[in-house]
Amino acid sequence: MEAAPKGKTKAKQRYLKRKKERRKIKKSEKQRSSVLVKEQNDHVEEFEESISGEGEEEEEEEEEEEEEEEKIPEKSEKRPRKRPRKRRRLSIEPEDVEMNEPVPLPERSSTPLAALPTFPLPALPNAPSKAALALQGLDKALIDAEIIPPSKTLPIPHDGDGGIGLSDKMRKCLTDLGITELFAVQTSLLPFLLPSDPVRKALYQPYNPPRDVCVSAPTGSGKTLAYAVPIVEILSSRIVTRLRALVVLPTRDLVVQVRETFEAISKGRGLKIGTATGQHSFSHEQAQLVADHSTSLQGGSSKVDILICTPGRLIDHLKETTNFSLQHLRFLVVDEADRLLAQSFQDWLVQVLSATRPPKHPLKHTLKDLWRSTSNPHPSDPAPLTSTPDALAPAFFHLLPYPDIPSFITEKKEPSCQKLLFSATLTRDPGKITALELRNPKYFIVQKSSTDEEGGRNAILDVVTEKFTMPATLKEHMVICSAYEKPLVFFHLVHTHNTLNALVFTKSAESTNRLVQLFEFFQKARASEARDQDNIVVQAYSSDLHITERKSILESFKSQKIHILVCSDLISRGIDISHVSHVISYDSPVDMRKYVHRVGRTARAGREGNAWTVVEEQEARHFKLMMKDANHLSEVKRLRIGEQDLAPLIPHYETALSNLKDLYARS
Ligand SMILES: Nc1ncnc2c1ncn2[C@@H]1O[C@H](COP(=O)(O)OP(=O)(O)OP(=O)(O)O)[C@@H](O)[C@H]1O
Repeated sequence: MEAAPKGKTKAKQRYLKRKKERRKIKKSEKQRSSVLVKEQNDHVEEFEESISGEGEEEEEEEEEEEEEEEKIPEKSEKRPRKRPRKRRRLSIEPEDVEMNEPVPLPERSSTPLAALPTFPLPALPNAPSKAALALQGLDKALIDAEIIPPSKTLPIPHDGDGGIGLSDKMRKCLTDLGITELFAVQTSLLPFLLPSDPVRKALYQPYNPPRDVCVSAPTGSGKTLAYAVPIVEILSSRIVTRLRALVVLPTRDLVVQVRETFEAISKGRGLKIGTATGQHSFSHEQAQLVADHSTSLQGGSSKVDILICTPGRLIDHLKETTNFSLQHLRFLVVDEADRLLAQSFQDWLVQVLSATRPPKHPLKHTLKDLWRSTSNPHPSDPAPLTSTPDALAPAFFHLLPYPDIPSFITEKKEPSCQKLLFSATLTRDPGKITALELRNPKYFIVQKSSTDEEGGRNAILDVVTEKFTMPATLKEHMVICSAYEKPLVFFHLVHTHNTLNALVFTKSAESTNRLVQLFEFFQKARASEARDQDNIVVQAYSSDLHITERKSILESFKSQKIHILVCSDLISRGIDISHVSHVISYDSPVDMRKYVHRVGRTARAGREGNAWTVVEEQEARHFKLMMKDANHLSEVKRLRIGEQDLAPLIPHYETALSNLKDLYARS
């Protein structure tokens, strides 16, 4: 044992030893922290040292005190009691500084010591933006939408798929059609629908079915190819013909047009394309669609791989055509989705969706049933084994007449049908979207907006609030005039602005015929005086005409034998005639959706186009308000046509008007 230093008790020694250790630890900690905050703490350290120096002195003094205190009991009581010295305050107060040697006060560092915890001052969080607030409560899928800028294009590579998933055959087909680059909507849709993983391209995906898709993209932006190309690419791997793609469209004219697109891009693929519109007799269509009508087949029978149809005729076939089955569908396309979803015709959507799903409670078979049905069949027995099990889609396997023993057959499988919805004016009605029973839907929105998060939110908000995007190459004007001046304004626009290749929209088939007749009388009256005759051909196009007549009129308009086509909203949607340079809304559209689709017949695929809307004075307020609500009023410039411009046309107009009256009086 170490000898105790003279004059100190053991307790005192222990105390001093611990004190030394504490000092050592303190010093080493100080050194460590001083490396980190050396610069900041220069002054502070000085200060601390000065303090700690004093502290040491103090400690020594304290030690002496303690020593003395310990000695007290040993010494005589007579000795006068020393007054304990006052403890020095550790904190420095102004008097201390004055009284003692001047100690420089440490400069306050603006940054807090690193070693000390910092507590942020309470602050109000930033208020969420208007767009963020408006998106609250919206469908998550819509909020997660992919926003595609309209200017985004992608060249189609000469070799390889270039990450787009296009086969050599498809690339050749597109090049032959003059398509060298993909438009914005196609740049995102194609890689999504044609993933590089072959499993994701399979015709059946019963355990991991594909996600459904909703697309909102402006008119003329190439939505048809955005779905037609992936359908053709994926179905080309099929061996047996089954109905695997169903495209539903609102009008017969669109069915004809979309069929042409499919035929153009599926050359050499062996895919069979059919249509059902009611243009031909029902039995004729049945013969075109189904191969075997005689026996009822569990998996159906189909002569076509792709069927393009209107909803009415589709329902007729679902109800009445034997072996017409939708169980093998890989794609269900609803083009012009908002218009079709607004049609409740025979509950077409409910019926179509239910035809793609297997029945929930199939007939269960037991081994006993099976034995009986094969050895001694009874009419009430489940279908015998000899029916055509090979034709069933995987999701329908549990309908097979096998015993109900857990196996691959009875395992739950999903239908592989992928729903694809398209429109330039996609519906915001959540009820209608819910009715589609979408599976983990992915939204694609082609919209002009900034690429940051706020821009994306605004783009989604525009879809929700029906602020539709127009083609960038479209110029829009409105002409406000009296009801009497309307035909004059129309004649003026045609003659003064050299308006050929124009589509003119009226409110009804009757207005269409009337305007065409008036224009013809006007032209006759004018021709009788004018030396240079402008041979402008105007034609009415309405639902009154037979489909074959309509088809031939459209052909003549496409080949520019007809210069002006006057129609109702029958062809305001979807119709693609590339050379239409002007759209005149002779009767102003009643809602924004109609306006978007009408004006969208021009300025397609990046071409220039003009849209003029003739607005009667009493309708002007409504029209402007409609534009304002859609955030679009500033885009529609006012075109002023003065009385002096119309005056020369009045005599011929009066003649035409009286001729028209006579005609109506006679009929
Ligand atoms: N990548 C492309 N390159 C060149 N032209 C294209 C391309 N994609 C599509 N087109 C052409 O653009 C035109 C418009 O395409 P489409 O009819 O598919 O437009 P849309 O978006 O469906 O319009 P709407 O909403 O009016 O129906 C068509 O003539 C089509 O052939």
